Amino acid sequence: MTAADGVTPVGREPVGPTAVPVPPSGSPEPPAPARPGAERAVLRLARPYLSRLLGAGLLAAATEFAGLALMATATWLLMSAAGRPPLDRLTVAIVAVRALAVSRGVFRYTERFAGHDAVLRMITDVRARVFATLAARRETGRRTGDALSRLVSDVEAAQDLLLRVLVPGAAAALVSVLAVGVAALISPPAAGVLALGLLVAGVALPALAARITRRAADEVAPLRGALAVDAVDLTHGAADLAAFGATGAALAAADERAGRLARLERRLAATGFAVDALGVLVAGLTAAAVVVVALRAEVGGVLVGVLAVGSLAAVEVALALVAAARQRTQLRAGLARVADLLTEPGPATPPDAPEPTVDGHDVRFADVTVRYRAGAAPALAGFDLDLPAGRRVAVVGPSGAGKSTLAAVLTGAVRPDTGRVTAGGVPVSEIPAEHLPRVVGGLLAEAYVFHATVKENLLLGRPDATEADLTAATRAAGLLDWVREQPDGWDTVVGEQGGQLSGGQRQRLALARALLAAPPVLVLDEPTEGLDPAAADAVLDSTLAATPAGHSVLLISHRLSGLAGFDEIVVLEGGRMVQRGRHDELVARPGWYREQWLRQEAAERGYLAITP
Ligand SMILES: Nc1ncnc2c1ncn2[C@@H]1O[C@H](COP(=O)(O)OP(=O)(O)OP(=O)(O)O)[C@@H](O)[C@H]1O
Repeated sequence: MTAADGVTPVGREPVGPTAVPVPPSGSPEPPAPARPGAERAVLRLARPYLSRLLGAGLLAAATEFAGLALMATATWLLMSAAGRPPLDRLTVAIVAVRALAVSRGVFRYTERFAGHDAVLRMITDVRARVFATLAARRETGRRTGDALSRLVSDVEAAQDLLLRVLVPGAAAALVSVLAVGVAALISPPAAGVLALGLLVAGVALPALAARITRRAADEVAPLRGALAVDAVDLTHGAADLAAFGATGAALAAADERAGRLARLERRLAATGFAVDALGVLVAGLTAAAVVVVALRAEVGGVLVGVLAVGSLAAVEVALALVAAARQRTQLRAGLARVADLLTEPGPATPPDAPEPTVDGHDVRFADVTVRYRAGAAPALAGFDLDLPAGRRVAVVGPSGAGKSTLAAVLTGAVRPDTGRVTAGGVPVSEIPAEHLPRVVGGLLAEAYVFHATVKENLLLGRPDATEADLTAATRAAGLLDWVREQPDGWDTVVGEQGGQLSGGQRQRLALARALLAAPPVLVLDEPTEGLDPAAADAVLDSTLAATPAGHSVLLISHRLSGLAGFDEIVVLEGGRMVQRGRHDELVARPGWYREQWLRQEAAERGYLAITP
């Protein structure tokens, strides 16, 4: 098999000698280092399909062997025919050439079929496992978005390991051994020389190619990653760079990096092609040496020709191991990441465990501590709170106090390090992800608005919502007038990440979606962010009015206005609860709440409020 007709999964381009995996655009992280045992962890999932893979390997070997035998038989036929023997002496060879030519195609087709069948089945398992791990992870400490964006390319690394490394590699090794065996039947000394050539082509050159590719991956991949980040920064940050007069410097830095990358890639490509040229040289030298040794051993002329052509073909088959070695090295980082996910402890609740019975929707935080990084101060420390059904609690506090962390813990996005958060008596982490939104949900920090219509964005909250429901929710969120002003109304497309909306409109749309979902425990993380004080007060009032009686509300807010109607206000500072009570109690007491309230009133209303 030549490198050119190596197994290339459907729809993918063959990779050049020094190609390295490209980190996804915008990923600032360097490639993951190789991880011992990563291949084994991935291959363990291939076990159920072992017989199919073995079949694919044997068929690949049969394809290569048929090709080799075809070359050898055709050579014998041509050389023998030159002596004009009677036709019946050639009949078997003629039939064999035809049979080998046809069978090669049949073997190749069935090998591809069997290999892809096994690998696509295995990949389905890998994807399912990776998705399950990511879904169970739920915490935001490591950006799950990155993991997801890599999912496709990394999982393909598992596919390539089998289809582009193991199957062709095993076939090349098997055919090399067979070729030496057949050559030994003709001339043992010539077989010895062939074995030597095959060792150079199938062991030494692949090791060299792997070393070069590893260097390429180690040096080129971080540079490509940095360049991808440059591209994202230069496009997304173009306006800010221009505003600070920094465009030229940023372009120059990116240019310099691109130049360095180009020089490095040229050098590595040249070395890679040198290895390929070495492979051709080894094939030629092996064939020449086999001829010399066979002639010395007084092998007949026709058979010497067969040995020469057969040796060339056999070395070419062994050179497939160079491509396999390169491929294997390129897959290291992706395989390491997939293996990390595959070997992560499974979800706390096994998928077939009976669904816990959520009894009502009283929420309780008991001694909850969250630490994002080992050794760092906790974002939430020993936090206790009862939120019985129907109660309205506001959580306020300075920036970085842990307010959003509290919301994230309640919605299951962050798992507490210690302590428990229960809803309806069941720990939030044990409520299945698809059931949790029916208990707890709402508007979280930086809510995502999809590149879709207003209506489609809203229906995410409640797919069966009627037009009356949409109207009520958008009215409460203060977006209805805007929707009615749009020529396309509900069908107005909001752009990528809601880019065609103002910040305030985006927030109102996300709020309306949360109101439509109407979970019994509604979490609202800064629902009036980006609105002016008057609009913020009006939206908060209408939002609370639109929340059904009996539903609880946990409001996270940096504004203290509009909290007079809340059953309890909790002040967080440094992850700890420092004050709690109703608005009128808190403004009467010295402390953060009173100070902040007076300051906000003065700033928003334009006078200094001296009495509550
Ligand atoms: N994903 C994260 N990884 C690491 N640290 C985090 C993460 N999210 C929050 N933190 C840290 O946890 C602490 C609490 O953050 P949190 O977002 O909960 O505060 P907040 O009160 O909501 O702040 P703000 O009012 O500014 O939104 C901060 O010190 C913050 O730096």
